Amino acid sequence: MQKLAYKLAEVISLSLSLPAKRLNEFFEDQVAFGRINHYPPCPVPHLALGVGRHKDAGLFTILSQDDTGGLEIKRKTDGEWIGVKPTPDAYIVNLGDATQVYSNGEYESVEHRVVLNTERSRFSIPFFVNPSHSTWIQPLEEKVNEKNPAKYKAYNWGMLYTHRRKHDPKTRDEENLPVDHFKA
Ligand SMILES: O=C(O)CCC(=O)C(=O)O
Ligand SMILES: [Fe+2]
Repeated sequence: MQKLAYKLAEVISLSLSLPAKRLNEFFEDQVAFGRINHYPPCPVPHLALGVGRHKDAGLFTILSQDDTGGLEIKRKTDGEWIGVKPTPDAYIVNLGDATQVYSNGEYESVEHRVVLNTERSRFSIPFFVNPSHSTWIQPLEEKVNEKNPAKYKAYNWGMLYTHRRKHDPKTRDEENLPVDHFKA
C-alpha cells in the first residue's frame, strides 16, 4: 500500500507539471493509516447516512470497497450526489484537501458521503495518505506567481489533524470542511 501511495504521489506530481518526487517530502514520516468501516443494513436509509458529507483532509485516500455500493461523490457542475459503482479488484482514489492546497487549487478535493443499504451490510477499507505531523501545508511555490497568487494560507497538519480527531466523522458537516478556513 505504501508503495502504491508513493507511486500515486509521483503521478499526481507529474500531472501538475512538478518533478515526480515533489510531493514525497511531505509525507516521508507520515502517519498513513488504514481503517475498516462496517455499515450495517438500515431499515430507513433516507433518515440516516453511513458517513456524512465531508472531504478527506490529507493528500489522498486509497479506498477499497465491497460490492454493496453506497459511496457517493458530489458532482461539481450541478451539485448532484453520484454513486460510485463498485468495480471488482479496483481501488478508488479520492483527492484530499492537502493536494488541493499544494496545487493552489488546480486540483480540488472531492466531497463524498456514504448512504446505507436496506438489506446488505457494507465494508470499506480506506487508506489515508496524510502529511507528516510537522508539515506546513501551503501552495507550492511553483504554483504561485503574480497572476496566480496563493489561494490558501499555510496551516500545520498536526494541529489540524488533532482538531479534527475531536469531531465525530458521522457529524461532519459544512463547518467541518477545513480547507475553506484557510482561504487566503
Ligand atoms: O466507506 C467509504 O466508502 C468512505 C469512507 C470515508 O469517506 C472515510 O472514511 O473518510
Ligand atoms: Fe472520506
